[in-house]
Amino acid sequence: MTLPEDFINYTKALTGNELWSIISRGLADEPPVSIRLNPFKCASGSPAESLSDGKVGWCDSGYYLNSRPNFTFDPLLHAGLYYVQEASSMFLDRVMRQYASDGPLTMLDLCAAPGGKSTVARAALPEGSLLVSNEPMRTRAQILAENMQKFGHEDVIVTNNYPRDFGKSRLMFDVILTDVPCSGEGMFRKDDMAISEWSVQNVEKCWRLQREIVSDVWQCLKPGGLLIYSTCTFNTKEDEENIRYITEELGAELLPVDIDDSWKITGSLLSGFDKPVYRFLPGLTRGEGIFMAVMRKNGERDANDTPRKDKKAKKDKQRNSKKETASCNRDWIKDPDRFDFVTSDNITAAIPKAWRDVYDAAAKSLKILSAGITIGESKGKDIIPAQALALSRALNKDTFAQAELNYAQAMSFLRKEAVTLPADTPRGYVLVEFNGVPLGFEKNIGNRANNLYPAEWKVKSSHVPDEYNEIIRTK
Ligand SMILES: C[S@@+](CC[C@H](N)C(=O)[O-])C[C@H]1O[C@@H](n2cnc3c(N)ncnc32)[C@H](O)[C@@H]1O
Repeated sequence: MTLPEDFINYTKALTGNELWSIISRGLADEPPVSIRLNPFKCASGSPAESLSDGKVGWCDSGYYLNSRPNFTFDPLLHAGLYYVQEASSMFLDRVMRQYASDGPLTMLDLCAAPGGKSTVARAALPEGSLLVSNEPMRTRAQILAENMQKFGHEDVIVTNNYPRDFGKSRLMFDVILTDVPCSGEGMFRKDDMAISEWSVQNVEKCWRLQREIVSDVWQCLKPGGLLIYSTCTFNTKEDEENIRYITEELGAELLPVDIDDSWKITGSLLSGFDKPVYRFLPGLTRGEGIFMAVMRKNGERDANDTPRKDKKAKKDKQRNSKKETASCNRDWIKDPDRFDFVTSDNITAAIPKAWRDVYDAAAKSLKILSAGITIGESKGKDIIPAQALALSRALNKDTFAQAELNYAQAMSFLRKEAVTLPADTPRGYVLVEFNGVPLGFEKNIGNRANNLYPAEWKVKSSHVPDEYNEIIRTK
């Protein structure tokens, strides 16, 4: 790996020779491999023994692996039982369990694709909380929606907007995460593009854009609310100097996070700025290079700032009278009374009643890609169950016929090939599973079955291993 000369000089000047030699050695090493289990689908799971290489210190559901298996060939990855994520990014879990554990809360993850930190956040948020997961770039937003559907938690809205759109939406959040686009120095060993695109001019461009992003969304953070700012870069312009701008110009206080010395997380590199900020350096910390800081916005939290039951009950009544719930099998999900069933363009979604007001406000001014649980699409009298339903933790499995697939069949299903079901499988929609875990739906029409796996999600690899290589154990 050849690092840009300007980057070396700049970083060496910041860190000093000793730390720089650790970082440069770290950047030349193989990156550690890690995964995070989905607590809603795999609470008592663990990595396969042959791969296991210890736990990530700052995240209970994070594990290191001793090598990089071919994740694409594991049906359980596609079913959302775990997420492949570099370990440093899992520090968000630590931050949220310390500062965002009292709920319910509303949270916005503003720059969220492909969804790694959104899935950390969704796992850490108190039950009943809502996560709005946003990405402005259209194609990346689709990938985000896919990953959030695989994660399978119903209290999520995925949007495709720029930060200024949130400013106009008048939505307010208790927690905002800005994992801003950056010059990517911390990803050099994983991503050659980050090296080729790095330049002093790009660092300048990045810190300005990052300030603009935070400023645009600042009005959406409630007084007393939490801003979590992160980058995957080392330089102080995009890190400490932006934090100084946010605290001094926008009005926020930096908060310390409890850390363990053995994790070797370092602090501020900016002289004269001795504040609690957290930097993960390759070669020192076991993960990629990231920077994170946690701030509380000035002002008091409004103690009455919870949804008012009386107002909500009245609205529920009005909505029910509109017969919104018409065309859908409510019993496809568990506890259907918790949800409003909303149909738009023939697609029905179950929206948790608890945050229906936020959904309505968001629908007026934002581009929503998915919200709650997408239940299915009506075609004539038929309702085709959605992939998101198959992967939702709220799926009521017992309302569908089920068929267990072997490994070869499961991979064929994920490649959107025809998979023949056992002769005694009932006709109609069938939930197909691997190791008892839902993968999606087929429509069994007797002599054959139509594979309903989304074409955009299909596994493209032409080669598939003959044997299943277990990456995680589910129990
Ligand atoms: C560091 S990545 C986010 C990674 C993500 N949080 C995760 O953990 O998977 C930054 C994201 O910001 C998005 N982005 C680019 N320009 C943006 C802008 N003007 N406002 C907000 N986000 C932007 C990028 O497309 C990218 O997906």
